[in-house]
Amino acid sequence: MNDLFLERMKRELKEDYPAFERSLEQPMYKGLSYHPKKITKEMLKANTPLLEPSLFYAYGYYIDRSLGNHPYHIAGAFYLQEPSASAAVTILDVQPSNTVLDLCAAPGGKSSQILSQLQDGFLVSNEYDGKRARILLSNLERMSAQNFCLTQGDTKVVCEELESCFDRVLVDAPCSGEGMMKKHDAAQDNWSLENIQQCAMRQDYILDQAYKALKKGGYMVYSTCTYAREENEETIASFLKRHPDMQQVDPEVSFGQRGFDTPGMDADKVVRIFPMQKGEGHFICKMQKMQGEVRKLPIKKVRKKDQCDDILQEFLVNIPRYAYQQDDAFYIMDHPFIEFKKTHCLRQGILAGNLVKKRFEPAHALFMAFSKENYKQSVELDLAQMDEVMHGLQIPYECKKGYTCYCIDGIPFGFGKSDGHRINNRIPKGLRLLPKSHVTKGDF
Ligand SMILES: C[S@@+](CC[C@H](N)C(=O)[O-])C[C@H]1O[C@@H](n2cnc3c(N)ncnc32)[C@H](O)[C@@H]1O
Repeated sequence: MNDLFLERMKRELKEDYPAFERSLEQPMYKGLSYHPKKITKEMLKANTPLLEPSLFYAYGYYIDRSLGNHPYHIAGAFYLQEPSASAAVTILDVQPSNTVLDLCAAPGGKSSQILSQLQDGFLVSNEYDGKRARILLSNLERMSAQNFCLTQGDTKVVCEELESCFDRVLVDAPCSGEGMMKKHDAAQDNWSLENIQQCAMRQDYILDQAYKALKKGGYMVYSTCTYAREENEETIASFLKRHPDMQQVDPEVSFGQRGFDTPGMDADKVVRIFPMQKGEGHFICKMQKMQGEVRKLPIKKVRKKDQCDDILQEFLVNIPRYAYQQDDAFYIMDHPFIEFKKTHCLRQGILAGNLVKKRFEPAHALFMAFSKENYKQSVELDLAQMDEVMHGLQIPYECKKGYTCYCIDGIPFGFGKSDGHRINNRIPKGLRLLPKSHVTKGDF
């Protein structure tokens, strides 16, 4: 570890420093956050090697091994997430009908948590980096995202276009990542005071944009996975100075510890998590906007497409209320579509499928989005059959002809097309497992 980094930590942590130094030799904490609408706690516990419940999130557990090939991970019933990273959404306190903006969203751990708490609300997930935005989309599809859109670009564009529209804004800012140094050698190599200063300037800019998107009365949560005071308490102090109508709010949680005393902000109203508190490291501050306007999301005027309904009747019991066609692709959701004029929107709602040579080809996302009961035809696979399917193989299976949703323990994870005796596989190539890796519930 960088000597200057350690010296700074010693200065900040004082008597807590020896415990912090010891923690640098320990393995990273691992965790998962499950989707309570897709799986019950009892089912998860019975089939997954879990350690104790997370201290930071009601739907989280500590784990001690990687569970990327666990069937419930493939089916989007849980997301692998460093435990303290889930704390920001606990503090965001999303309500079922909220409009939520997750401004720095990839790879999608916090957006997944938010989605699992929304009902008739709406999530806008934004990501600056194009490649990371595509990973985010794949993760959100896996986690059954429905009432959402994914935008890509500078935070300024989306925040100005959707000014004063959000009840909740999450700024999980790009940072110097000191809490991730154990995991990424790159974070250690890149550590420098200059990088911390550059990150702090970028955070100021992003927070100023986030402020615009927030409604009067709405809450913003700012979080980082770094320990540097310049990117945390000092960023908050200068933000509060620039925006006197923003007020710090008590996070009302029992985990973590108070912040570092800093002029211009209340260190009792922020949460810091260090490895001594059983997470790798997070800083979280909650604020409320006391002035300003309240606007509604701009709605796209789309005619409900009868053609789409006719097509979807073959697959779904209940068809979402809104449909939108762009070129040959059909999108559906239960929330009206948003009208964007400037923001680059990569996805809105569920991709139902595409017209290919005038025939409708359903999309993988359609068979990830709903619970089993909403598919006209589904088949229950065992672990060995799921393994075959995830390697791109066809499986023998006696069932009705046509498109069929695959399920594992009742949770949908993709689809195939049956000829009555065999199901021809439609798991997308990019999601299949490599020959040497296998679907496994793990030894426990
Ligand atoms: C800490 S990560 C977000 C992690 C995410 N919230 C999650 O829970 O999975 C910060 C994200 O901000 C993005 N980012 C980088 N530069 C940015 C900028 N100038 N404006 C907005 N976001 C940026 C990064 O690409 C990165 O995906």
